[in-house]
Amino acid sequence: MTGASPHTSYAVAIGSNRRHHRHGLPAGVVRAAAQALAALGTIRAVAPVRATPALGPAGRGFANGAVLIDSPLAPPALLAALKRIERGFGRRGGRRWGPRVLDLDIILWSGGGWAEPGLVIPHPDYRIRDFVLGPLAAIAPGWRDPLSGLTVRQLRHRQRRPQPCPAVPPVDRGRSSF
Ligand SMILES: Nc1ncnc2c1ncn2[C@@H]1O[C@H](COP(=O)(O)OP(=O)(O)OP(=O)(O)O)[C@@H](O)[C@H]1O
Ligand SMILES: Nc1nc2c(c(=O)[nH]1)N=C(CO)CN2
Repeated sequence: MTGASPHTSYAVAIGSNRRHHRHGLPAGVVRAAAQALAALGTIRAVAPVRATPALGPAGRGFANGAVLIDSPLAPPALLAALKRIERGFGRRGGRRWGPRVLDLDIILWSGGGWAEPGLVIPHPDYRIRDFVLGPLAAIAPGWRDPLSGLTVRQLRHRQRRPQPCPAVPPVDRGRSSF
């Protein structure tokens, strides 16, 4: 044992819905953030940036992306580093779900789950967010969610499927009288 930290893999989601004085439009912010993440480890894959309609009260539409990164940082250290990068892009507090120049979330970790105040992995809401699942499906379709056992691809298909109307009971074909 050399004492070096083992490298682990993370999926990190990137979002922006404000311009940046240097990086320009939100899509430019997302690309620049993906490059900034290289300071934290080895980038294995970068998803194409997508324009997505804002979910919630954030107003303007977003640019969203995602990267896979191998990093020696443990989850709390990675989160602290992501917050430093957000601040470096000019993010200052702001209300939850408000407009932001940069949002970096840890979505998945090769170590499985992590839960403490202020850090939950997998990210609690990613399974129902197409703006996360879309970019993630482009770079890690086979990554299995440790809670549900479903792959990212399966979660995305499930999330995009029209939901059955709960008021209409399913037809029981076996008992049909005609
Ligand atoms: N997996 C995670 N990745 C990033 N932040 C997390 C995670 N789990 C918990 N948090 C915490 O969530 C806090 C709020 O994050 P943030 O301000 O980015 O929320 P938000 O983007 O408005 O909403 P959401 O997290 O639902 O996308 C962060 O300060 C962080 O401590
Ligand atoms: N399309 C989209 N909508 C959002 C996003 C985001 O990244 N993309 N982030 C939010 C707060 O984290 C709230 N709403």
